[in-house]
Amino acid sequence: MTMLNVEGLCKTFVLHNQQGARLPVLNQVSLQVNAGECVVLHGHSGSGKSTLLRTLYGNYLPDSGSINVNHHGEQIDLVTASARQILALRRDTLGWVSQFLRVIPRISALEVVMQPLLERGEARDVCEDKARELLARLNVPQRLWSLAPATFSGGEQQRVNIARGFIARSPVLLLDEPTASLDNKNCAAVVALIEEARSRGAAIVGIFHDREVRERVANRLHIMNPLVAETEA
Ligand SMILES: Nc1ncnc2c1ncn2[C@@H]1O[C@H](COP(=O)(O)OP(=O)(O)OP(=O)(O)O)[C@@H](O)[C@H]1O
Repeated sequence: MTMLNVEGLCKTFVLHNQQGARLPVLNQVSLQVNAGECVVLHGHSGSGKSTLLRTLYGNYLPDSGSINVNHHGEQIDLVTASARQILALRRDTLGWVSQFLRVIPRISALEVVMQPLLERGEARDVCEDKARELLARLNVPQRLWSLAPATFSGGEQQRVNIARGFIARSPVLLLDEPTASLDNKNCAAVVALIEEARSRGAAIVGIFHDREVRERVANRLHIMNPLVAETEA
């Protein structure tokens, strides 16, 4: 079953504060991801991997093209969707793990992790149990769970972020380098979460710079177009 169907996506950044310089980044990107499949975006630095991933989450509006997401069996085009539809998509269908945790003062790690599941209306004790299980699997020390992650180390914050991204078991998962800068043990824990998500039928798109991780999780690579960025006034 196709969960994500991207067709003819184009995106040019226009730098208004730099004489309107134009930076074409995505040129006619098409991509299909089925349930249970992990597609890894592959290309040199600056080839537009993060831009594509952010566009697939609706953070950037493309200049043209469509991004159809299977949302409860209905196709919704993220490019033309209303704000309300985008929020519903993100709540129920589209999960996202960014590289960095957005830290909110005074909100504990446990709360941060539980949030996506609470938003779906799950009972609080169920959410809390799942959050505890994930934090333990990701080796976040228990003494930190009730503290706000602002003072956590980079790796600890990253693992809180990963737990938050996986707790809702989203049907479509977008992963922006979730294993970057993790040690071997934690990297293996994240790879195991990705493999489990794939087996339960999640459609995954990710960026993984580590070759070993990439080879382990990828069903196939999506090679970014070697688009030579032209800057013109
Ligand atoms: N918000 C933005 N505004 C303007 N230009 C941007 C923006 N985001 C990215 N770019 C430009 O788009 C190009 C692609 O960047 P992107 O971060 O998508 O590449 P990448 O393939 O993810 O690179 P890396 O592997 O180094 O993380 C770069 O030339 C970058 O300067």
